[in-house]
Amino acid sequence: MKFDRIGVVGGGSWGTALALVAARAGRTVKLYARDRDAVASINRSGETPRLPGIKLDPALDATNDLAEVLEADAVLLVTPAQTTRALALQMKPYLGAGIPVVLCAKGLEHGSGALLTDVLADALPEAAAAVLSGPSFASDVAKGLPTAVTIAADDAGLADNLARALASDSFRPYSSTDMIGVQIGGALKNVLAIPCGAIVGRGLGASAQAALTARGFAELSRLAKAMGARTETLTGLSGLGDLVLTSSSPQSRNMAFGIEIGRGRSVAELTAPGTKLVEGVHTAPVAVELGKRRGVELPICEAVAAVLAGGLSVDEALQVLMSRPLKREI
Ligand SMILES: NC(=O)C1=CN([C@@H]2O[C@H](COP(=O)(O)OP(=O)(O)OC[C@H]3O[C@@H](n4cnc5c(N)ncnc54)[C@H](O)[C@@H]3O)[C@@H](O)[C@H]2O)C=CC1
Ligand SMILES: O=C(CO)COP(=O)(O)O
Repeated sequence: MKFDRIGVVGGGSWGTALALVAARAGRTVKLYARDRDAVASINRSGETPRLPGIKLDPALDATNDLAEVLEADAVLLVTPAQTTRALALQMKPYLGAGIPVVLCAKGLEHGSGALLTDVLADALPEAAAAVLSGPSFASDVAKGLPTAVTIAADDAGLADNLARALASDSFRPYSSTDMIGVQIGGALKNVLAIPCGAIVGRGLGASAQAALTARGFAELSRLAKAMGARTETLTGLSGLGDLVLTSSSPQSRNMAFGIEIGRGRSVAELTAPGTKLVEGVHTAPVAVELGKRRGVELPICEAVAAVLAGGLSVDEALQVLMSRPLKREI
């Protein structure tokens, strides 16, 4: 199976970077962006405000016409997690049956608590679901810096073929059949990066940051395993790999958000319209709900959700975490 024509839905930083990835891999690519100015800027000057200072491949073809982009052998859906259902429904009239839709957002759906693959199965059951996730900043990828990610699908052959279709000298996808593990890793690492940032913003030291990363990984693993994920996925690129990247680099929007919270700025100010997308803010309450449903303890996610909801200050949240009963480290 060959995927010569790749449609990318979502003209933000990650969608544009992934369109470049597909073009570098030799595919014919069309990029759907909702924003007409973004389309004009990509086509005319090879620039986008979402990737400042990066010159895009002149061959990159952007359009506002969703139907045109969906005339493809495989589609990458790269809009914020909470828009997945709406986009899937919008795509429905134009997508051929059995065409793979690769979910590239990292999050869980509000209200239902669903994985994005379940959202897709519900809204667009005729598509073949796949997931792309892993440690990968859009600007690094757009610049052609070396990156490795995981592409998962229930069908191992589909995951292998998608990986081959997107691979290049600078982009190395590994294939997997663990769509649950890949999605929980991607969704929870965003939540866990927020308190790591808060520790930096508050000046609490590298030891605290490392402890929180490790205990965050324990939490991510507990929930993912309860949902059926495999251990090797969690210790791989889309789990530990992405958690380490996101919880240690201020380049991450989630960690940067946490740093500002730690410095005393308010959630309202940092999430006002026009501010950057911080997926962990949306995922935190959903993760807490999912943990309750599955009977899995998620104390760090709970602390993050409480701070975001205004129920705890950063210092109080830390106090809650530090005063939990002592326990064995498993
Ligand atoms: N930026 C990055 O380094 C990476 C981002 N991701 C994930 O990719 C997803 C998208 O993130 P970014 O591209 O960075 O965000 P972004 O904020 O740069 O872009 C989001 C894009 O989605 C578009 N959009 C939003 N709602 C839409 C709708 N209803 N219809 C059509 N387009 C719509 C916006 O116009 C915007 O162009 C997130 O879930 C993020 O976690 C994953 C890996 C890396
Ligand atoms: O998912 C990402 C890196 O793998 C991007 O992280 P941020 O959304 O925190 O910038």
